[in-house]
Amino acid sequence: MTMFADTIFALSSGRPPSGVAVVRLSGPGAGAAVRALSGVLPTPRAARYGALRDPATGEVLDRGLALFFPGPASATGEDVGELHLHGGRAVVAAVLRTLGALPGLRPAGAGEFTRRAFANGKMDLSEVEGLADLVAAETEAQRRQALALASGALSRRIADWRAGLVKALALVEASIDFSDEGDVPDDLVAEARAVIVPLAAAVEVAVRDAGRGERVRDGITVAIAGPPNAGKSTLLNLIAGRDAAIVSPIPGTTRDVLEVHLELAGQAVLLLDTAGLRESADAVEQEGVRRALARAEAADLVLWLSDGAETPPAALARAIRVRTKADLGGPPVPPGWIGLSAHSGAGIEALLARLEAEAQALVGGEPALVSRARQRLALAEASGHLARAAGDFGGREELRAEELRLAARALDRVIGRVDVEDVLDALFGAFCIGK
Ligand SMILES: Nc1nc2c(ncn2[C@@H]2O[C@H](COP(=O)(O)OP(=O)(O)OP(=O)(O)O)[C@@H](O)[C@H]2O)c(=O)[nH]1
Ligand SMILES: [K+]
Ligand SMILES: [Mg+2]
Repeated sequence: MTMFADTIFALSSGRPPSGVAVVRLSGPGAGAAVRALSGVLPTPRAARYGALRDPATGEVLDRGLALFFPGPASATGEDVGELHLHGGRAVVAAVLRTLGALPGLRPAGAGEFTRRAFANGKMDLSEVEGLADLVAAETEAQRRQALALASGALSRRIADWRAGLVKALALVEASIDFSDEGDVPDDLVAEARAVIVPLAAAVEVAVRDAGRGERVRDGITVAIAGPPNAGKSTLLNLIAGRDAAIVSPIPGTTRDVLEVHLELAGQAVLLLDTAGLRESADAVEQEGVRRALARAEAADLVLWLSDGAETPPAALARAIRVRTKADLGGPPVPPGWIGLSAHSGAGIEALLARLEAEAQALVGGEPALVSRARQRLALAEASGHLARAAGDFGGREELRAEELRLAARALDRVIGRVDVEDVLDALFGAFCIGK
């Protein structure tokens, strides 16, 4: 348990004015501060309603709820206090000013409550990352995934894997000890490998599934591509429900890549409008075409639009093909293409249904264990050591033991037991004040 000498406080609810404002305190002086304002220390974990006063003047600042959570059974592990106020700007300002005047109290920095919870072993690094994602979650899929991470889904799995590793390591070390005595320790090694092989497979599955988790967290990228004047910008505006992109009958209207954030079937989506693909003598348009191709190739999904039957270049062969301007008649929609009129709206439901199905195939199902590059890289390292640890060392079992130790260290890094200092500052700095 890390003891911090100072007591921090902050407005933990949103920006005033709001219906209710919650001010949190954490540290050794939290109880005394709550008592100073509310007159008595509330019974632990029970809300007490009453006047909240400035102890210096006796003036009533507000009437509200006071709570006290004694450490270590609190959110941060320290003594924690909460004041639930009327969410007016002046009310909140008066209470914060009063708290700041008490000895040993100071305003909290960004993420400082969470940092104390982490320091006191209330949360591990992956749970802190889950909490950061939960606060930032905008879609249903992001909320589910972040809640699983914040609730320790990855931490528990790591603990299981680590237990298996420790068991395998004990077997390998025993085999090394026995071999010193001249015995052939084949069954011990076989027993260790029987633990290592399925463990290596399980970690590898989680690493492979990480792309799905990262897509849920960051959003799926969907690029609209096609020849000039196919109606790409018109479709982007239709899906976005606003005039985000310039539409005109002039081919080559769109030059830069335009990005629109939206939610599709509970998933975060970044929809890209791109320049029409064609040979051009205009240097600016050439650059637009280059960017269009690059972004479309890197996208998770591509919508290929054409008002004729132009087919996508080989690099975009996987695209969903859309025949636009169906209201103008023209030849029949080619097999496998979706017919669309952005003007009448015909075909848009089929197009969205197809997009949702493809998005679901990319990111759907139970929340992925891993949703950040940092977690994936540490896990991939563990996976590499485990794969090697499953191999044949020609009797040099100390090499197997070393791979197992390195795998354990990489697993520890996922949950922040080792080598965390560099990630901590960036992570806590991204939290809001009061969290
Ligand atoms: N009749 C009809 N016209 C359409 C439809 N969709 C787009 N258009 C028209 O087609 C022209 C080109 O539309 P844009 O959305 O600018 O096409 P674009 O693919 O973005 O074009 P560039 O950015 O120049 O590559 C505009 O005049 C649109 O009004 C449609 O469904 N039906
Ligand atoms: K155009
Ligand atoms: Mg356009």
